Amino acid sequence: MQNNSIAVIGAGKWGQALHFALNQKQKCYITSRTKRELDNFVDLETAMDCEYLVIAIPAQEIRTWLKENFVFKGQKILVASKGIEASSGEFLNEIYASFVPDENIGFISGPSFAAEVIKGLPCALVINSTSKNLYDLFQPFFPNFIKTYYSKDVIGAEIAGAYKNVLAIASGICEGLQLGKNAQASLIARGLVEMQRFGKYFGAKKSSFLGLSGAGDLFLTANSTMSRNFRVGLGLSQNKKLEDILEELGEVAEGVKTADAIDKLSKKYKIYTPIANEVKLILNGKNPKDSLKDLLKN
Ligand SMILES: NC(=O)C1=CN([C@@H]2O[C@H](COP(=O)(O)OP(=O)(O)OC[C@H]3O[C@@H](n4cnc5c(N)ncnc54)[C@H](OP(=O)(O)O)[C@@H]3O)[C@@H](O)[C@H]2O)C=CC1
Ligand SMILES: O=C(CO)COP(=O)(O)O
Repeated sequence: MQNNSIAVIGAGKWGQALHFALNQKQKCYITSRTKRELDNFVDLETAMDCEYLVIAIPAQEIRTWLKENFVFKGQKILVASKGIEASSGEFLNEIYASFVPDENIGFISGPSFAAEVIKGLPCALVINSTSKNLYDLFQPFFPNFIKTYYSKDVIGAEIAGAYKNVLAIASGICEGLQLGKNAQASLIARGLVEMQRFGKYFGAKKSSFLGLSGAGDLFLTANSTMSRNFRVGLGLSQNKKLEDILEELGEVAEGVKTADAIDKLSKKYKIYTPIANEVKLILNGKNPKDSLKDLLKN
């Protein structure tokens, strides 16, 4: 293993933005399934030999990707994905646990549109890991325009980052239906309560939902057309077909599959998640106006 070297795996929007950021202080490699003309682009084998890895591939692809490609050699890893596996309802930390020991892995959370990070605009992120040492090791790689915080609430950060994508879809629908700012603020506020309730069931801390990982990322994505998930919601409000919306998007909108995962988990464990459940129904063809009526009735 090449000591003190760092690589980003996945050269999508977020991978490229993280690569730009991490390349400021020292050379950072990047690799991806599709070869690209990027500075320091290397093959997967070279990247995998780095001591520090940042993995930015969609949540639904991670299990297969790990099985087919990953060899643990003691690397320290940051997971940049935000989603819950729909097929199993498993959280990413549970999937990674079969491949990497807890003390070698952390999860990035917080409000961070790739399009702004790649311009070097300021932002604040949380690195969530059971190991403070892992945070201390990764922190020096981050440039001055990214302020980092440490939290050990891995499950809280994961749920907040995944859930806000579903709520961003709901908010996009609300915007598209022109229901007004009062309705949208109510939806976002009730969404925050809902994701905290869901998180509590799995042992997440309330403070994660009130800080950058929860409210911070929710307020960002649920209020902006820069969010892919929000744009999915706008498309649904116009009665566009989901497959057409996703094709037009051309990038991942994690909320679509995460809505399935939340629906599955909330039914299994009897957790009250009305907004996520309606999003799942809309994604499956329910008329958004009927959903809103059902959500708003007393
Ligand atoms: N964009 C953003 O602002 C932010 C995104 N995130 C999260 O980061 C994750 C990635 O998002 P983002 O980069 O924006 O998405 P994109 O759709 O832009 O890119 C996805 C990346 O994943 C790779 N990929 C897709 N499927 C596979 C697979 N089966 N095996 C290997 N690689 C695969 C693609 O590789 P290739 O192109 O080489 O084929 C591509 O590099 C998501 O979970 C997202 O929620 C988190 C914070 C901010
Ligand atoms: O997670 C994000 C910003 O923090 C990006 O959100 P979208 O995937 O909805 O664009």
